[in-house]
Amino acid sequence: MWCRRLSHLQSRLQDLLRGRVTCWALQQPSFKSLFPLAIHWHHTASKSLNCVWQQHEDHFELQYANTVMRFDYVWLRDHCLSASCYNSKTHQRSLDTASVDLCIQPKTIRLDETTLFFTWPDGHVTRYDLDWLVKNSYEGQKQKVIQPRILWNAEIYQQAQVPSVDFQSFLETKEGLKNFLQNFLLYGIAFVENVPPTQEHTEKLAERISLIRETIYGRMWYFTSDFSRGDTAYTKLALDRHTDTTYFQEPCGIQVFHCLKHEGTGGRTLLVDGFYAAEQVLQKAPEEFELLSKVPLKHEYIENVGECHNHMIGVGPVLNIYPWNKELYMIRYNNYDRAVINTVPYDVVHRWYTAHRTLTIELRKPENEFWVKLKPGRVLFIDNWRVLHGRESFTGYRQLCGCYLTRDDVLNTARLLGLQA
Ligand SMILES: C[N+](C)(C)CCCC[C@H](N)C(=O)O
Ligand SMILES: O=C(O)CCC(=O)C(=O)O
Ligand SMILES: [Fe+2]
Repeated sequence: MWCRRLSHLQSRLQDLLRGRVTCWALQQPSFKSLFPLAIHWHHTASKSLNCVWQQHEDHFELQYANTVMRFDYVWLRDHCLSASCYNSKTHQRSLDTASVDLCIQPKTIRLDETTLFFTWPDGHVTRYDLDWLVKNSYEGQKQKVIQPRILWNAEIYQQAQVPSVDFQSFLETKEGLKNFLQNFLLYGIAFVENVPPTQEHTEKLAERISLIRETIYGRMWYFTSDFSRGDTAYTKLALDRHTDTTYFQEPCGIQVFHCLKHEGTGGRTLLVDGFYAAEQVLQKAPEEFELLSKVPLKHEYIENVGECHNHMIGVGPVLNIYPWNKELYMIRYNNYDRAVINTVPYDVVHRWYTAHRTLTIELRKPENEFWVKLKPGRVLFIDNWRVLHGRESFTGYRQLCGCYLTRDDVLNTARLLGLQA
């Protein structure tokens, strides 16, 4: 009965939105129509406020700014921004959520201008600005992109002519840093030029945008083809496209490379936008994309070379998406380090291999490969949650230094500069 009534109301609301029913509010005594109500905006003369709301038994329904939103009453009580519930100096909740009656319902609801007032059974009043509700509702968030990006193949990236940032301006100016971060966030790779070819200067760069993430490879690392560590990276062999540290529960967010020396041939760096490839899979085979985002896999690093003894295991799907808006935020792709698959039934595993093949085909398309020769003075930052890297085999002496960065701290710097991250 309740469900029927609700769906009836929903369809009426949809009719209303399409302009089919004009006097619905009059027919429903419990429904309050508040339009047309003129309000004044700062930048325009006037605009009519189209806001319709209804108090249901177990939730509050609001239609505003072309969005139909539903709010749970406990949620509405929990997010109260009044002085006794929320400390606006620390931006922290003071209210003890566990003290809220799970069956709470507002005694009264009223709208004044653009503020909704909820009066609770104990007399406490919670006020919400309509725009705040739109921005913070599930329905509002669902339509929002967390991280705007430009997906690229080699041609798109080269045609974009993304400017590199100069060492000096990166270190000394806010604009230099901001431009760099903006490009890095959009493309998942960015270069700094004219960096003195030393580990110390590379470290300075890294510290300008983030905290260095110390790992089993050290804080700043320095490597050459001496097999000092039990990994192919420490050889002259080619490395197919991959992301690093897939065997960590949280793979490193950013990788910094600075080639300090190369006397020999080959050794070019390969970069592939994993999100561009994943997007192709989503378009061509959505069910395969879904499988890659659901099947958890293990990656593993086992090392027993010299004094180095390590055994790392990380678990997670190849494609990691936010459940509410399906936005991709991390790709874990390293066929060298993928561990035995023993957590997936045989019929699923076969479909997973098919999906993995589809993704691999996209990742390997020559038009998606961006090749670059790293040179002393040119530092490359790679979003290791998005862009895969690899390298060509090489001859001669080659020395690379770099580090990993903590992702949270890069994003923190970006947000403080006013960027969406
Ligand atoms: C960058 N550095 C040389 C320090 C480490 C290389 C780690 C290589 C490893 N197979 C992985 O992909 O995670
Ligand atoms: O040698 C290179 O250019 C990169 C090797 C690599 O993949 C790594 O160190 O993570
Ligand atoms: Fe790598």
